Amino acid sequence: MTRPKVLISDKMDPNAARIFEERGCEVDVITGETPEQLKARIADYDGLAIRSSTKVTADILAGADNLKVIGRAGIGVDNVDIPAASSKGVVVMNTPFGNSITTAEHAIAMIFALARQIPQANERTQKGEWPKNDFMGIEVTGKTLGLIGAGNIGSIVAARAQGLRMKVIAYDPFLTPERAIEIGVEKVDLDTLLARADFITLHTPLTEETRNILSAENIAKTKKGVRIVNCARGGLIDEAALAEALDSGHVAGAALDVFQTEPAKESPLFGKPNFICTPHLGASTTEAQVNVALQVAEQMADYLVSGGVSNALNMPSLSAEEAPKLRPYMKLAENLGSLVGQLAHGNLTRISVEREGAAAELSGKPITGAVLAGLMRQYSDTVNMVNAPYLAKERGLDVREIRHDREGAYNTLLRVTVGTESGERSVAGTLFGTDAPRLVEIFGVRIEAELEGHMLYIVNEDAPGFIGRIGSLLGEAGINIGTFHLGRRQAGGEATLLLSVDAPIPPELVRQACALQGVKTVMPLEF
Ligand SMILES: NC(=O)C1=CN([C@@H]2O[C@H](COP(=O)(O)OP(=O)(O)OC[C@H]3O[C@@H](n4cnc5c(N)ncnc54)[C@H](O)[C@@H]3O)[C@@H](O)[C@H]2O)C=CC1
Ligand SMILES: O=C(O)CCC(=O)C(=O)O
Repeated sequence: MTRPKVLISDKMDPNAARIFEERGCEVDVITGETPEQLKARIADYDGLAIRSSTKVTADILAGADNLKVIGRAGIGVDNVDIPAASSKGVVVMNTPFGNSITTAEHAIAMIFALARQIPQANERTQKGEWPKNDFMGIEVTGKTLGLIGAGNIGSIVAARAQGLRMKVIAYDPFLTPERAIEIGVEKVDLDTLLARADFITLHTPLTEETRNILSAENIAKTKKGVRIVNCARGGLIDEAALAEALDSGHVAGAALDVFQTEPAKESPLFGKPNFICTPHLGASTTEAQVNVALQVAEQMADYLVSGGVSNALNMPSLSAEEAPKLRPYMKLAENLGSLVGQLAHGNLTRISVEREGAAAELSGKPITGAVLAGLMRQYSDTVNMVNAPYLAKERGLDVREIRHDREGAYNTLLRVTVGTESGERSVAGTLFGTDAPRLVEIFGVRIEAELEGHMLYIVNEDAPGFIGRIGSLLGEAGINIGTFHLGRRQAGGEATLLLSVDAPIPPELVRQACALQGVKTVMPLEF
């Protein structure tokens, strides 16, 4: 088996490369390349491990024909074009917890640095000025800290700030009242936070809702003398408006670890006496970098080697333990999707994927993803279980997942039903033993078959002589029949025939089969 190839394209703790190698991947560490260089190289790799410097754009992804996974050793994935990765079928993962404590500690360090103007005092003291009378600080004890965003990092900041005897209030529309009580913060609306906080610290991702959340208008609503910290993402604050508010003295101090444009080589904030900053160092501790490097390499290797998915942003999680159990179902699901896709005529408007028996115990999302991949493979060669749900959504396909508790005739069963303008059509399959996928029903007719290679589906009048006629037709064309499966609802009605053959059936032969006496449908199939 060829080893998956991984490229580490940003500076990362060496533990990442070690883990990739131990887990059977080939790994190259090539950092500091231009986008053009990365684009020229990326086609060789199955995995790309990054921090924040590498920008994974749609342009780079266009050439990433073997890429299966992008792993971000860190939290924010705003340097990855996730929609482009999804439509290319590339899983994007991050490491949501490995650097949270470190980043929360950086925010706390910024709060202290602002309260006591430590960087400014340090600079002047080292110049030999001994400016003892110029730096009157404030205590943080008893002050109100306003958290904008109370997720992983925000809640750690809250805990540390409570230890410092600060009163913590939080604005986060997704924070439940129960969670607010659990982390000991008062949940407030944004205007209340702006009006009450002595310190404001930001801990949200950058989204359309959070962009410029500290706009000129909102900065004007803050308490006079507020101090502002941003260790989350540049773009959350209007930097020009903040510079004005620092000049006017409305904002007493600001500390930024992140900037709207990075690397920030210039800024309206630079040089202001009440402004301090760090160059996106929030996650830069030995501990955090070891954590995220180990975690990203473990997660990516899991996916590349055994199909386990954790912390993916564009597909559901799947544990490395569950992945091998799911594998035969994925094959079955993909084949059933492909079968209905090839057989159902007309415009598909809806699809349901039902799981029964042992299949009902497994995660539904990957199975549905595999059905959709099989279904849509006719329209696109690059479709897989990652991008199939997105493509289905783009096409307006209504996708349902149904899990049955009932005991059926089979220990385990998947049923795929598609809706077209001419009605519903359904196929079903099971596993023989633990891992042999088998079709068991096709459009209401019981028929057992392995879906593999070149096949021919025929519906004909159930009358004597037909099998001989089709056998002769194929034999005369030099096409060998591998397997032969028959099913019917009742004698004398319609019979369904599913043949596997050793070569593709040419269109002319399909036409000749259609012309045989009693034939209603002939469809060549490929699996
Ligand atoms: N400076 C650095 O080096 C680092 C920065 N970060 C950044 O810190 C930020 C927070 O990270 P985590 O706490 O791990 O994320 P998280 O996802 O655990 O928490 C984010 C919180 O923001 C809240 N939120 C979302 N939209 C909001 C809105 N419109 N208004 C208020 N709250 C909103 C969410 O409900 C969530 O609770 C991310 O942007 C991440 O990229 C993370 C690590 C290092
Ligand atoms: O990798 C880094 O240094 C940046 C970390 C970061 O911003 C994140 O994890 O969101």
